[in-house]
Amino acid sequence: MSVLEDIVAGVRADLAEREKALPFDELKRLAAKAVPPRDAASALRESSIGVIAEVKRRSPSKGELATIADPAALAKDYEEAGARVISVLTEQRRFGGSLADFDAVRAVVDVPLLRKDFIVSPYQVHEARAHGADMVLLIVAALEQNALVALLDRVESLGMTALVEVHNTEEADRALEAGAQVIGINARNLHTLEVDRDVFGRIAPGLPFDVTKVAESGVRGPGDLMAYAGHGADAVLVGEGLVASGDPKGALIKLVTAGSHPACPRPSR
Ligand SMILES: O=P(O)(O)OC[C@@H](O)[C@@H](O)c1c[nH]c2ccccc12
Repeated sequence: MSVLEDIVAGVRADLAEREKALPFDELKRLAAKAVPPRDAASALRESSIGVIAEVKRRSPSKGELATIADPAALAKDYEEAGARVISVLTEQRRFGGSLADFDAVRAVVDVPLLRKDFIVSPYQVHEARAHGADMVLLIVAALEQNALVALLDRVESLGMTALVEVHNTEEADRALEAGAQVIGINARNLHTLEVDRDVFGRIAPGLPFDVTKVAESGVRGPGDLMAYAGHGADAVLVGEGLVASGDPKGALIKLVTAGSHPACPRPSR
């Protein structure tokens, strides 16, 4: 079993428990009553490169990244430092995240929020909405094409934005075929966990110019952000480089400053 398959199996088992505790129909009613979604797609499509800052406790590749005693305080720092969107990991077993972390963050920030998880069922999409999510991650490698199409439609029908994650050109073609407007190119291969920062430069130039392009993973500092900007990124998604820095707010300010510096390449739209 690859790492991805193993994670998805755990996610499905945890999901079955939640489905027992709260029936889908009730969850749908809660989602319909939630505060309307913020426009995450527009937040990522400004004239300078944006940063999606991630609340990330652990990762399967590195183990414990940081002790985040107060995810809300971290998110507040991210917002003050200029994050365009904040990503909150909710996968429990391998990333140490939770919907409780998500709720804590939602309660204190106004920027759009991304629910970062392994979404395989419509239940999780309505669940994200019920918790106030504005954006949801859909990982192409974890989904059959018909499931990807159905989940993307579901995300959009609830007024949220899907961040559709790919790692190679075949997956990028599937994302486009499904109608993805915002594509995340993950430098990390979720089957092997290896990071290859050149993946973005290989895939992004082949995407339509009006698709929003997010470079995910492996951003260590302004140099990596500038390199991704040079290859046409609209935004970068950063976790470890912030949480493990010892000064997440300071590290994010450096990235945001670099992204809006006149020398930094701008998104072409
Ligand atoms: O911590 P990093 O290397 O900055 O990576 C952040 C983000 O890209 C990574 O957490 C991620 C990208 N795709 C995912 C899918 C599931 C879980 C996590 C991820």
